[in-house]
Amino acid sequence: MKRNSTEPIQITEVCLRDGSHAVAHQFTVEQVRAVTRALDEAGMHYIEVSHGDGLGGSTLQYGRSLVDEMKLIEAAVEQCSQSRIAVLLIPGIGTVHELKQAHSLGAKLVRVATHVTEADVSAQHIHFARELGMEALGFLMMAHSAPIDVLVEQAKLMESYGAQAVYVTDSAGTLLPEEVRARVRALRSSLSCEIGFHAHNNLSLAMANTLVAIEEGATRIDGSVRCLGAGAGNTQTEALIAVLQRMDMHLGIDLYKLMDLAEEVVAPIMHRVPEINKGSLSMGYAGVYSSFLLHAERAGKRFGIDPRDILMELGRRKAVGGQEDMILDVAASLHKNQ
Ligand SMILES: C[C@H](O)CC(=O)C(=O)O
Ligand SMILES: [Mn+2]
Repeated sequence: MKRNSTEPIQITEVCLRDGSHAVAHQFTVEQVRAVTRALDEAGMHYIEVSHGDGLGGSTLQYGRSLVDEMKLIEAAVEQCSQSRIAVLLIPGIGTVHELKQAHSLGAKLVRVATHVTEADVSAQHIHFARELGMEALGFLMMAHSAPIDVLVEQAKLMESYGAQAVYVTDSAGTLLPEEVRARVRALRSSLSCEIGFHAHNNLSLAMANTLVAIEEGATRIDGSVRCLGAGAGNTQTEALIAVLQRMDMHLGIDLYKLMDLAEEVVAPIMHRVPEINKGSLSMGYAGVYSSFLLHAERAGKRFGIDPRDILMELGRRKAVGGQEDMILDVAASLHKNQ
């Protein structure tokens, strides 16, 4: 592959954060320890640990965590001799208070995540992280839902606040390869900082889209071991490492160790296998935030509605992250109109 960047590729493993959605935020300290230890031994660059909705996400609205995420972050940091621990923060859900605490426990990087049109709310958190000496990256969620010129304008804002990379985040797993290409290319030509890419596999395009993003110059790449992420999961990390090695890109991550971790450590802790099924496929098709899946299934059960109808309606209403309460509203109104 001819890459449009000479910067090294850095992988962020997200199974302990995005995968938190898939286990209804029920990770235990022992599970986080075991996964982090194995990832560190494999040479993973960054390991993200937080509630699925980022720091401070443990609420009735988003789902209560079994264990306080600060305990999980602390446990993960203790296991690392080479990997760096990252956290996710959505301004308004998490605050600088939680960020300071995560930093004091040893988190080295924060991804400040906003809806693709709301980058302005990230200024305070990016500035604060940089003052703490953390790496601070911007994460533009639901990147399919804004025109490319808006994505570029919003990414430039994050860069102006001090973000060292900005991600195209395909939260709904709905982008097609050429749509990823156009987005990463536009950011590459307008920004000086690194570009990242985060995929969801709802349309079975996570790997293809990730390769296109890398080709266009994205250097911060996300994956989840065994696809442990929201919806149908993310780009499968161990498969990505194998594919990149086949392309002669060697990132210093041990493939055998990742394979062992996937089968022996991650598979046994999965409550359900993230797969392309009617729920996740509907999200990819309708452009719905992947973390809505379990909420829509629960609402469907409660109101006797097919979760696909709820997801399609959420897509029509262009629901964004943070509007989890709308899932119940939609289910209730579909029930009423039955
Ligand atoms: C809070 C979301 O789960 C962040 C993310 O991983 C995405 O938008 O995708
Ligand atoms: Mn995600």
